[in-house]
Amino acid sequence: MTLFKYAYNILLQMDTFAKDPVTSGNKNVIVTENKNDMISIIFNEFSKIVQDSQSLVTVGLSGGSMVGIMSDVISRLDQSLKDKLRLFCVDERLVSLDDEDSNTGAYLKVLGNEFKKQFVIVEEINDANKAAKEFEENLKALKPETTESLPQFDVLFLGMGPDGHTCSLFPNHELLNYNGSSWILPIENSPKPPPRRVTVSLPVCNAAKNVIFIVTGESKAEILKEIIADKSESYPAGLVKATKLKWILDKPAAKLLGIEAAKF
Ligand SMILES: O=C1O[C@H](COP(=O)(O)O)[C@@H](O)[C@H](O)[C@H]1O
Repeated sequence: MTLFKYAYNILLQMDTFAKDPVTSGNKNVIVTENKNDMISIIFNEFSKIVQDSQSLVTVGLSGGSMVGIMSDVISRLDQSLKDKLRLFCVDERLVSLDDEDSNTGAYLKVLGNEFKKQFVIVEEINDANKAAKEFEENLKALKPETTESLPQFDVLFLGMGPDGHTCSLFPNHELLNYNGSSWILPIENSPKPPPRRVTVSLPVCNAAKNVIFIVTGESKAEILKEIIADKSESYPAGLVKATKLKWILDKPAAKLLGIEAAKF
């Protein structure tokens, strides 16, 4: 890349980071032209949530393809905003932190170990019931606001798998019927490996103050259309009904929705 093009790209980034995008149609479904636009839109949404909070901000993060995107967003925040974050993975695979399947481990690899004190880490990896209890106690120690004994986390950034799963809530799995007051549920038979995991419950997703789905890739386009356009409730991601719910999508994921990409 020439020096001129490099400088031009930096200026372009500074420009998009300062503005809100112009979107067409449904304001809760934002299609992004490219990765830079996606990062800047998430950054703007996230900064507002963190700035508006007078206290610590509880942030749940999906793993998988979201790690690269959200690590980039988090690392761009001012230090004063970063310091307010209390982070946790909305679902965790029960493997050691240095295993390549660990969601938390994947974030720490990109963000650096200085973030370790801000992450809720699940140490138990052999017993899913014990791990769920440990995770829940650690989350309770953050003292999020609650409603009917469920936490109102400030924001959950959720991914969606090509089968429509979100967190470790898989299609047709019994955990989808859970309607109790436990925040974290164990799962021993995840259809996607590794099988032993812990996950926030569907009621916890729905009690969050903000839920922002971030979905990328053409393999998710058909199910996204069913969830967003046809309002299908056949997939776990389509069962999340938080009051403030947004979808931030790349163009391949949104290709069947007929929504124009946001412009700056
Ligand atoms: O197993 C998981 O998969 C989903 C989706 O991952 P993606 O790579 O298709 O985006 C992820 O949201 C979840 O946190 C993770 O544990």
